[in-house]
Amino acid sequence: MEEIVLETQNLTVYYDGRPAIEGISMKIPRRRITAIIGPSGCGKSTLLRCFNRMNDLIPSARVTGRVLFEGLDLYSSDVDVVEVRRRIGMVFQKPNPFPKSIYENVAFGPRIQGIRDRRKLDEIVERCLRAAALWDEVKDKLHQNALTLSGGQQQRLCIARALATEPEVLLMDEPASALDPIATMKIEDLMRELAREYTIVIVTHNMQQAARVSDYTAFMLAGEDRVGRLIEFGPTQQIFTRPRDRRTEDYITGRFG
Ligand SMILES: Nc1ncnc2c1ncn2[C@@H]1O[C@H](COP(=O)(O)OP(=O)(O)OP(=O)(O)O)[C@@H](O)[C@H]1O
Repeated sequence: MEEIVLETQNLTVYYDGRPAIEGISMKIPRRRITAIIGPSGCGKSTLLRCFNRMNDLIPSARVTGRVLFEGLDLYSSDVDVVEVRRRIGMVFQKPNPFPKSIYENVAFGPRIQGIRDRRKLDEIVERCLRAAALWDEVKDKLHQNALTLSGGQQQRLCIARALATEPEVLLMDEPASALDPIATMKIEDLMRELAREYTIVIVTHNMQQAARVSDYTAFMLAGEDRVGRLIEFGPTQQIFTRPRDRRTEDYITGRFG
């Protein structure tokens, strides 16, 4: 049996009072990669954003049901949202490094946490850049502006930045969709490496990518009412070879979406 880190129970998210996703109940196992797939608009990003309360930043969004993180209800009123986002980091579709040096991008979170000691910061920066498989490429230019890096390097820097606050979970929303195939392959290799230590939840449009990197797959679909629902969740191998639901099969065989 897998150890569960995150769990949604009957989760519904509304924008302006209209449900975008409804009744989602699923469990995310620790140190595994879980992929969320489904056609455009079915609510993949909306679901992902619930896992670290990013929907709080959207004024029209309202959430009902529960999201449990190690048994703690993330939406209960006494939860420290800053701490939640430290423990559950996020990487976005478009690499978004700060217009600062490579070093400062990674040191940013630890500095905010109050770490000032230069040696300690040096150590964190090196450890995170190594973990993000970027160290060898940047070790001689740590004080160069991060925006001078290639797109793929910028994305790995964003992953290093996310790792610097010592999260347990990494949420990735289409992390490779703006990258070329080689940079994409590097990110996928990196994800497999990171899954030894971290729990990863990835939203992807790319079914081959989900099949290649993930251990578990969640398939979502919006019905005629345009409300997204979880159709099937299971081990990736099973979802891609023996889906239980006809709609999953239609999607993965390319009959729609
Ligand atoms: N900030 C918002 N305000 C209002 N509606 C929104 C907002 N964000 C998303 N939606 C709506 O919620 C639904 C789900 O959107 P979401 O972006 O979560 O889907 P998705 O599956 O991630 O799509 P894509 O694959 O195209 O990124 C869509 O109908 C979308 O228009």
